[in-house]
Amino acid sequence: MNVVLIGFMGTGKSTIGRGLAKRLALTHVDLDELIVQQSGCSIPEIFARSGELGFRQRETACLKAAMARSGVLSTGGGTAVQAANRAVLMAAKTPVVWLTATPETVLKRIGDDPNRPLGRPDQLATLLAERTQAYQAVADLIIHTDDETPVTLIDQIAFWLTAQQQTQA
Ligand SMILES: Nc1ncnc2c1ncn2[C@@H]1O[C@H](COP(=O)(O)OP(=O)(O)OP(=O)(O)O)[C@@H](O)[C@H]1O
Ligand SMILES: O=C(O)C1=C[C@@H](O)[C@@H](O)[C@H](O)C1
Ligand SMILES: [Mg+2]
Repeated sequence: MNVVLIGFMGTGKSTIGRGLAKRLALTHVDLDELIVQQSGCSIPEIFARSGELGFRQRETACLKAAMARSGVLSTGGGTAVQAANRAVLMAAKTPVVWLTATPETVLKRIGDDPNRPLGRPDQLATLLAERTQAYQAVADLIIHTDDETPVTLIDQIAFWLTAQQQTQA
């Protein structure tokens, strides 16, 4: 992968990843979509049939497959929380961008979405606080999304990636 987006549910990883890939003329891979494709069933169905553990096993397998490809990878909200997945990300030496948002923003954006089994409104703030350190541990760039439009966020990340490439050239 050329760049990986991590962060909590509703921070915009899928939205920004899709737009960033278009901007950079790269392929976009959405890890949640890849898991659904490979499993042949929806995320809530995977959680119902195989539990969170079953979902996490599929997520790690798909992450490894995705990291072997080029493009922009939008991870799921829990991907970087798993130590095994953080090891995969660090080994790849791909730039990792952490998208952040407050629990209030997340709630406004995702509401009570049945497609996010861990996105219960009354649990969002606690879950976000528990996960923050894990995201931070692998982040090369932190982008606060609360008051920015997707287009502005794509501009910021594209600018940073170009500067990174120039430093390395
Ligand atoms: N910067 C933004 N400003 C306003 N709305 C946004 C912004 N980014 C994303 N959204 C909206 O928030 C919702 C969730 O975005 P998205 O699905 O991209 O989040 P995500 O990080 O991929 O979540 P998940 O971890 O559950 O996959 C969408 O309706 C999207 O249009
Ligand atoms: O935050 C999480 O743990 C999740 C977020 C979604 O992207 C999906 O990966 C799934 O619903 C789990
Ligand atoms: Mg997403």
